[in-house]
Amino acid sequence: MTSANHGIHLKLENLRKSFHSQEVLRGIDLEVLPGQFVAIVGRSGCGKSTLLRLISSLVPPTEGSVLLDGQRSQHLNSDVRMMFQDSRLLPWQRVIDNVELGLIATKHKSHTTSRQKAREGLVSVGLGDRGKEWPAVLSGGQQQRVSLARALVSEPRLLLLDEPLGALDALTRVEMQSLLERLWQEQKFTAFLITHDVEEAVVLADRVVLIEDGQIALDISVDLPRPRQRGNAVFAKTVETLVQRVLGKHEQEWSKAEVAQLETIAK
Ligand SMILES: Nc1ncnc2c1ncn2[C@@H]1O[C@H](COP(=O)(O)OP(=O)(O)OP(=O)(O)O)[C@@H](O)[C@H]1O
Repeated sequence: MTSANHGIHLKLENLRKSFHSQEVLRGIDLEVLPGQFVAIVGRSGCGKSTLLRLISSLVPPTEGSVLLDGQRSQHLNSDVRMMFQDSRLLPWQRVIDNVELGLIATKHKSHTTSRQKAREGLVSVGLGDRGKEWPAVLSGGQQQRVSLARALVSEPRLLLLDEPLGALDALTRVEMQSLLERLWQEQKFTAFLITHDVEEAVVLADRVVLIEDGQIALDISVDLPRPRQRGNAVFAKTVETLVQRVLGKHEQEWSKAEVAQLETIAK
């Protein structure tokens, strides 16, 4: 499952979303370059998943637009794949068949080709020998690996990740972060990750975007070399400072020195 395809260019313009009288997103402007890895963080209920659903066209915006390579997106796009906190594997289909489902509605029409692609996908997530098994006999982490293989088997240009590692234990989570980073580097898709875990955001992302009160409150670049070292002092300081920011220390409460420190740490 290697490919030289490039990531999608994603642009959000004045994106607004209300549910009845509740205004959840209040004018999001964001540009993500092809192949960039962006992480979205923010308090529970701030609208992160809603943003992801708008990008995937699962729900329409109240106002504004989602542009994929400059084209307004209004329907599910076959270059876009999603991964969720639960694996959403079909329990009555074997592991290999679940991966192959990711090729439905793609150019891989022949069963032989799509079977081979699915096999390669399983190998790429370290489960090359588990294809004939049922999803239920796999651990939670292994099921998420299958889910990742299914999402990537069609070589998407944009991968939307809605807390995909949120239910995993700490060690499995770290392993999955490495796997995700490796596959992103190999396949060069654009990655858009929603996470509650600020450390995960700093491990994986080129940029960390904080949503607060339905708007972008912070958008910082993380220019640390990869793979990121958790023991590194700059890494630890970046995480700590971001955690404090997410927890709601608003900018007006920050001293000029603290704001300057956050900006220099993260750039
Ligand atoms: N289909 C819907 N109908 C009505 N309200 C909705 C709908 N989807 C989301 N909301 C509301 O929008 C707000 C934001 O929800 P969303 O799931 O996007 O937040 P989130 O930041 O992803 O939260 P969490 O981190 O807890 O998953 C919530 O108040 C939620 O109740």
